[in-house]
Amino acid sequence: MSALANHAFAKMNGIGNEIVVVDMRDSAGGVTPDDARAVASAHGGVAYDQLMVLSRPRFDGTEAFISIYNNDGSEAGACGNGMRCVVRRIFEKTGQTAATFETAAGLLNAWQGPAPDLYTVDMGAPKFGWQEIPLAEEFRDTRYIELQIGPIDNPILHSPSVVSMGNPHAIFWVEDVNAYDLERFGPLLENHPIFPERANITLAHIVDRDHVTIRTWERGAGLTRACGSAACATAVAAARLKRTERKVEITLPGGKLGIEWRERDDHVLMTGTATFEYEGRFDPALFAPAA
Ligand SMILES: N[C@@H](CCC[C@H](N)C(=O)O)C(=O)O
Repeated sequence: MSALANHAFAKMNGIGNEIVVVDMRDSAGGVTPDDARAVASAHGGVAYDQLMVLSRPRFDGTEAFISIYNNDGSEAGACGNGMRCVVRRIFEKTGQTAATFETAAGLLNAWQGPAPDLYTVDMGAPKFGWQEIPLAEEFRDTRYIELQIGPIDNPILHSPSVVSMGNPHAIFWVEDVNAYDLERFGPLLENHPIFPERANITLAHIVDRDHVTIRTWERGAGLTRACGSAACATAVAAARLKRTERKVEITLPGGKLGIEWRERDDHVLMTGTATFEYEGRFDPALFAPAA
């Protein structure tokens, strides 16, 4: 039987990014990709974009090791909105205002502020090398890569910027983020052979030097109301192209995030709210083997 059977969870969201937080620091056993898919089941499950599973910390000074599952059962190295949800949950229980966590992408710091209802996550430094993102072939300049969909002489979307924020992102620069059928193009681009580990696909419109609007198709989760790491990736990619400042406000379908690509250490700071919805326990029937 799965370690998640009857286990407590919290349903939260990070400006509309659907998040389930499970604290397994006192539990034996772990979570498998099958468990993660079962939780997302339409029959008695909890609809989510990411499942954040907290396990016992592996290093002194860290609060937990966090595994991040997409609803298709795949694992992600980073989830900005999910981290704010975890942070809020822990801080409300312990009274802490700052903490360090470990994910597959490394250590990250988070704190409450700059206002009481806001949480800031240090998402680390972006990576731009084609092997780091990763891409399937060499591109010396990842500010724009050769990739397009639609007719060769009149592409619908083309020349994205690519960046890793602990997970792979492609950002297509457009005039109107709502003018494209992202549910149709998202899966094609997510699974394009140029992305050996698939990619999160974002449409971004630069409003001015301080404001950008985005919509994202998430790798392993689909269309979302918000993707924090995509907001970070977009801010970095826009600043790299010298089209925005290093500190911008990103508008997503679910709300706004403040992103700062800090000069002194190259780290990207993401600030936004986190919303608690309800608590529950997973129905053991979700994890029963198929008859
Ligand atoms: N919603 C997240 C990103 C989730 C991970 C992504 N789907 C992946 O597999 O890379 C965020 O807020 O950053």
